[in-house]
Amino acid sequence: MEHDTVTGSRIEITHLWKAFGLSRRKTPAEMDRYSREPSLVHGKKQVIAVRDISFSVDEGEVFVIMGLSGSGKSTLIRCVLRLVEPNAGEIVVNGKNVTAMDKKQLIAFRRTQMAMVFQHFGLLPHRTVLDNVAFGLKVRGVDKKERSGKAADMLKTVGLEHWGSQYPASLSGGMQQRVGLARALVQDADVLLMDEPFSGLDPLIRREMQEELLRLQREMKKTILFVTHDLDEAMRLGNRMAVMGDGMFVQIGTPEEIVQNPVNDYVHRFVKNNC
Ligand SMILES: Nc1ncnc2c1ncn2[C@@H]1O[C@H](COP(=O)(O)OP(=O)(O)OP(=O)(O)O)[C@@H](O)[C@H]1O
Repeated sequence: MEHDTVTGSRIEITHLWKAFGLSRRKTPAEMDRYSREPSLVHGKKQVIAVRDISFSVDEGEVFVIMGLSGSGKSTLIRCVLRLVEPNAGEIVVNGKNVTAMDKKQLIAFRRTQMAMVFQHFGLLPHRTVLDNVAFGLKVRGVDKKERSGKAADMLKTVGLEHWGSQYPASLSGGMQQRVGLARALVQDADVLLMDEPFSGLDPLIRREMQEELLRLQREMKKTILFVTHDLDEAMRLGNRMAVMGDGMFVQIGTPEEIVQNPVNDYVHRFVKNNC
């Protein structure tokens, strides 16, 4: 199960499918046939959120997934951690086949190899900022002194060294987002999954957070899968990006390539409306 990657990619996804309302595991070919069934085509309960997506993200790359609301971005990024179970396809992260892991392996893998930042910070309200940042390390069994030290260092890195003893509610949205970022970074995972982490922040703070992420990325060289519906953000952060529509990747390329040569009307409208 744990084969090595030969490509140097940190994340490799092949023929990934997710249909809500369908719990069974199928082959990609079966999913393809299933997706053509008249009951689905004519819109019944099942929603095919991810349709036959394949791509890889290289070590140290920021790969942005962009698309309109409902195009399947969150479902896709959640599939990588198996927070949503895909119906078909393979996910390989750091050379490990995530799709083949049992529950125990998956829990260990999530704790050590990947970290995720969500739009809603998900901070624990009754724990201090320092404890929030240290929490992931606690779950991994790191002793108290070491985790407090690492959490304090990371708070300094994100500019919140004086806020460790406060509770999340006393911080602004932007500061809470920094805590969320620190909590993900302190875990020292090579792969970072970020689902609209800066939406909901006011534009100036958002810009600041983007700069902060780029700065940290220069130092830490994480492999980042980043979901946004904002072209400006995608252009600023992404080495490459994919535009998603109706569960599929409509176009993959560098942000410049996509803006200069949109492959169809959907991408064209997307790019135009976001400019
Ligand atoms: N738990 C669920 N059960 C059923 N359908 C779902 C579920 N989660 C998402 N969907 C559907 O799957 C499709 C893709 O949703 P998803 O949230 O992945 O899109 P998105 O691009 O992330 O949208 P947004 O930008 O609004 O977050 C949508 O049609 C959505 O209604």
